[in-house]
Amino acid sequence: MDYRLSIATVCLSGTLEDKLSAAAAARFQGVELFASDLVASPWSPRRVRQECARRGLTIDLYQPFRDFEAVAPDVLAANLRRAERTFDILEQLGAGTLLVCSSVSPDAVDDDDLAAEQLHALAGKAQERGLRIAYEPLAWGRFVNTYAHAWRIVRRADHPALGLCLDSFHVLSRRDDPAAIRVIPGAKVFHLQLADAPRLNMDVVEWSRHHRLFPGLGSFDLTGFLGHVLATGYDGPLSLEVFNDVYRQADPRYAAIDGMRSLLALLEAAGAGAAPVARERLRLGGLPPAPALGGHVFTEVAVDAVSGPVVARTLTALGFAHTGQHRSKPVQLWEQGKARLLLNYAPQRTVTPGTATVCAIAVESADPPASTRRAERLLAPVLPRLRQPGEAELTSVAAPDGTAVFLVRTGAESENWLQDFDPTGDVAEGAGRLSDTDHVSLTDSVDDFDESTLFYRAVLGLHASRTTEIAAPFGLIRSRATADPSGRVRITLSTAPLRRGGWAPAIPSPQHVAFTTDDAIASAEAVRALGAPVLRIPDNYYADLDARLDLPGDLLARLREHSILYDRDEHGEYLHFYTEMLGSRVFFAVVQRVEAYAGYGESSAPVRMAAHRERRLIALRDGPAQRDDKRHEYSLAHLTALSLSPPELVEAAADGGYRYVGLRLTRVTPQEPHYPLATDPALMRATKVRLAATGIEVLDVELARISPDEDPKDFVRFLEAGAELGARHVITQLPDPDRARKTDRFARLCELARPLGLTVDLEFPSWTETPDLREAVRVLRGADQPNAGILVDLLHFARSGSSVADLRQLPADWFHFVHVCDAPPGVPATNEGLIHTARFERLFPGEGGIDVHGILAALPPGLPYALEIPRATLVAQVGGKEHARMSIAAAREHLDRSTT
Ligand SMILES: O=C(O)c1ccc(O)c(O)c1
Ligand SMILES: [Mg+2]
Repeated sequence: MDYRLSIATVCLSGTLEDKLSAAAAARFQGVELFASDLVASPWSPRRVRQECARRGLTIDLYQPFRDFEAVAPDVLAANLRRAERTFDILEQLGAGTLLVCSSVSPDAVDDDDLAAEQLHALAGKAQERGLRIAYEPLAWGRFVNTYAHAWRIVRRADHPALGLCLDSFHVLSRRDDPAAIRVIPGAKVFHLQLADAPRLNMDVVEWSRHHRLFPGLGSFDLTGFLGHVLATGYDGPLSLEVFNDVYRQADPRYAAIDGMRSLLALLEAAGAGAAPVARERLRLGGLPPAPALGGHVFTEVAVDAVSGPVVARTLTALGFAHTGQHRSKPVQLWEQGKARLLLNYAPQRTVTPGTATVCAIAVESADPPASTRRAERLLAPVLPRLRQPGEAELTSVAAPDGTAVFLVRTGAESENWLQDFDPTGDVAEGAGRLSDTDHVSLTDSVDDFDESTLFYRAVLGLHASRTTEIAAPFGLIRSRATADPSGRVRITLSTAPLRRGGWAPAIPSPQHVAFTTDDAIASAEAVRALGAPVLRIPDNYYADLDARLDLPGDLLARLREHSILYDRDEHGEYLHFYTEMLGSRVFFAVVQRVEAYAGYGESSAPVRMAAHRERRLIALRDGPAQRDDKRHEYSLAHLTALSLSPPELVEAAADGGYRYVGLRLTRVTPQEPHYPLATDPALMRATKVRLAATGIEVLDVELARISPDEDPKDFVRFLEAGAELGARHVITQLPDPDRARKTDRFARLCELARPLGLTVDLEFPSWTETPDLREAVRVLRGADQPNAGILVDLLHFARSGSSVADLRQLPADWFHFVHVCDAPPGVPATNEGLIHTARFERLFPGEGGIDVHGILAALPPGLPYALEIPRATLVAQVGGKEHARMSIAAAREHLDRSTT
């Protein structure tokens, strides 16, 4: 006796087969089949019927049939013929109902009697075949565009095979009062379509066909609407019909699950207000109620050897203490009051090296098993828990972005999990006056944003507030806060809708944890004394605050002094301050809520975002190398992943945690891909956009290879392009047997590069006529140019038999960066062999026979390490991007820890 849950094929992406499989996997019982999906399918209607049946799906409706009613006799005859052929299809499909949209045709006339008469005739034909007609008033129907009007016509037509199709979008988009739906007998509603939408002031057809949303994600009152329809006694399918550009290209399996989640959450909400009969049936939807939540228990941050110490230092400066060490895992417990953070040092595949990431949140649930059952019914993956004997049992489910949500039983048992940690002896004395977790703020790409909001709302039973849009310095940010009814668990979700997830340059997708204080000013004073990296807020903000809110002078002065942001609304006040970015992603907030302020200080968010971005760029410029001498700055040399175009290479470098890229602008061998940045303005532009968006910088461009018949002047455009990209160095090679000539040309290249702020760095592949360090030194001495340099490539250095002792003697300012790699031991006997290794078969540092540490130690300290590790077989297996990531992981492992 359940309501049938259905989904229109038009909601989903893919072939009909993809759509049906996705609908079935999300446990829908039926579909509305769109004609376009059938027309494009290689399956006959009979086969479609079988494929649906095989998946446990019924075809509840076939649609749309357009522009039928209120026409002249000749048009009617043609329309009836069209209808008969469509009935043939329904019969073969085994579908019982055809949806007929109210006419938008210029052939139609404004005559309800005629419309009713012709629909009666159509229904008669349908009935002969055992079919039914559901008449749907489109919001933009030419004469019939309200449900009340459609109902008058259906009533007048008075045919048992003619009823209404109600679609929430058409009713609510027009702001028609849905309450009058209650006067329609439920038996005359043949079909119900459910769609939400944001309120947009735009053409209603556009709005309907591109911007509909699954229930609960827009601004319509779907719960109220469904209540009215169910009050009629309607007992047909509850069917999602959501035209949405994002869903239409998303993976249909996830979109279908989102649809199911939204529908179940809607039924749950509607059930609360429904008449007893309907309520009983809605309950049979099988969704266990969401147990009450008790608050945040902990937030877990995945860190590594690079990001961990930075986060730990900051926590200490916020007054946290490292109180516990997990008994079986590399996880630290940090505490202050009830504010708890776990730092997880276990390697996690999904986390970018060097970047701290929120990987789990834990909340109290009155009934964790019931929370998990609910999650399961909502098709959320319940995570397996690896647990040693004697350790606490923690249930968790996975959010769409991979964040694990732990459910800890409220009450006496809520601290059992702490027993898995051995005390370190440190105690948290509350030095920062922080007492609890106020909220956790996560970001998602825009394509996953709805999915995430739905997940937190449906699975945890959180309520979503209105979506707010923030005009952030780098573009629009859309934000949605979710909280449990008691306001103890708060999770905010944000997305950059136009950057498609890339948040702001150099801060691709920030996350933060906000801790509670009862006195933000006292906290700020305390953590300042402890050396916390508090984000500085510019004075202009306080001038504006003064102008807007007329705060008491001493309060304003204290806010300014401590870089505390201030918001207030009719419920109360909000004082909040922030740490700087701890890497590219995570930061912490300290917040004080005065009285019943329930927001998140959205109005001052742009100021905070601008300040974060500014500090982040300064941090990138200063570089981690200066601050921590065990770490090196890495550049991704193009040859490591030459299959990637410059914008892709920049993206790969950013994802891998590089600071720079080296770009190859010239074609060096006839077989390789060529990226003509010097002559292709579109490619130049795309590359610069990615550089700006990621904060990656161009270390060098290559390759000015000057053979006997090349003139340095031919490289002017190349040099200019390098300068336009912000490069600092140009790589040159001199395959020329005439020493005087090549020295002279090298000098001229230096002169051309100098006004552009470029150094020219001579590389010496052992198979060229500048084959070793000694010859390179001769050229540099002969050319005597201030911007000349030598580029040591570990491979060429080793293969040429150059001497580390010689290297140590050379002027430090000749060296600007170094090409780092390794290679199999032994020197190939032929040039072909040498070239083959150099171009295709290098190894990660430490894997081969080169004295990597010895050569690097002979160079001046602090040089960027450009990883040039072409490795054809591996790239073919894993792709350039992953190879770039593996390269820096291997280099860090071998070079960052063992040198100095
Ligand atoms: O956009 C349309 O034409 C269209 C078609 C069929 C529907 O059910 C609907 O709501 C809209
Ligand atoms: Mg519709």
